[in-house]
Amino acid sequence: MYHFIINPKSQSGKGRKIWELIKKELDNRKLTYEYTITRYPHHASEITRDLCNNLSGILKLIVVGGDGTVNEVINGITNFEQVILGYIPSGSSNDLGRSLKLPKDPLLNLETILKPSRFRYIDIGQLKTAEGYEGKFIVSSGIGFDASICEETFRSGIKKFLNRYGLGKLTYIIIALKQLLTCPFITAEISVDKGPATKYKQVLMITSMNHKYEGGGMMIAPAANPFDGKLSVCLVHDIPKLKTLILMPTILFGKHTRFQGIETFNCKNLDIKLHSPAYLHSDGECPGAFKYISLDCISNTLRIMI
Ligand SMILES: Nc1ncnc2c1ncn2[C@@H]1O[C@H](COP(=O)(O)OP(=O)(O)OP(=O)(O)O)[C@@H](O)[C@H]1O
Repeated sequence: MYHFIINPKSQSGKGRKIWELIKKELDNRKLTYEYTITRYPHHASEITRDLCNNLSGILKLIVVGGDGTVNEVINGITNFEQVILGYIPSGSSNDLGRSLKLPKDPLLNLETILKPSRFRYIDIGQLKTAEGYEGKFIVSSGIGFDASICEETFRSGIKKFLNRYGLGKLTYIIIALKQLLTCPFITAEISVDKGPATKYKQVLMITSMNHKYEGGGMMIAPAANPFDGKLSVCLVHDIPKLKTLILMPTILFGKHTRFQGIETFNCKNLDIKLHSPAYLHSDGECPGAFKYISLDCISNTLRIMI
């Protein structure tokens, strides 16, 4: 049995249109399925939790939404060994779909889900803060600059407005430029894989990537691999903001990593102590500002149909 979870509001209503297309196809083929349409933020987590708590066999869960909806779903899964995930991207960023090289055509994607060539286990990230926030992420979790962009995007409502005109990606560019000017540098002590902490005084961002892309196609971590049991960290520090602005286009192609002040490394665990709270994002959703953050890669956790 397939259960579809649909976020009708993803990409300002595109989710609903894609679902109508898929539903028609499922009905034409006389396939048996169930579905739930989300009605409010975090509803996808509640739906998933309810489904998991009433399971007798394997649940084939198909998400129609953006990265934020997948994030809610993985945070609702209580028994990973009984769930197989399918994903039909309908969001504005679609970084997960891009990284997994999923077909852009939803019907083609549905075809793969109905007849998957394989099931693969992928890694997911786990984050905990000393302030009490806990969550899982599938694409990335960042602290500082990228999280401030997410926070402002969510608060301003500009994404919703621009999505209406098919200009969702422009949102990130406009807000990124503003945040680059206004977002403060952070002082951070970072310990990798439980090793000794290193202090950095002028940190712009610390981003832990499970997949290569975030922010709608920015190749933050060209070396990220969701099957290797590791997070790929991009640490940007001690770079003048003007230089960062000049370097920004190189992120599109993952060429930023060759410049001084941009460190990338892979690890299983990252412990971060900040001298003042900074915004954190988890798959583009911003739960708040924190000072003590711990990130882990949980390897081979989620079975997906690709
Ligand atoms: N019925 C609903 N009404 C309003 N908001 C909803 C509803 N269902 C889900 N949401 C919220 O919509 C937000 C955005 O969803 P999602 O991330 O899937 O789409 P997106 O932002 O267009 O895509 P992406 O994350 O790929 O940029 C999520 O924070 C989710 O909580």
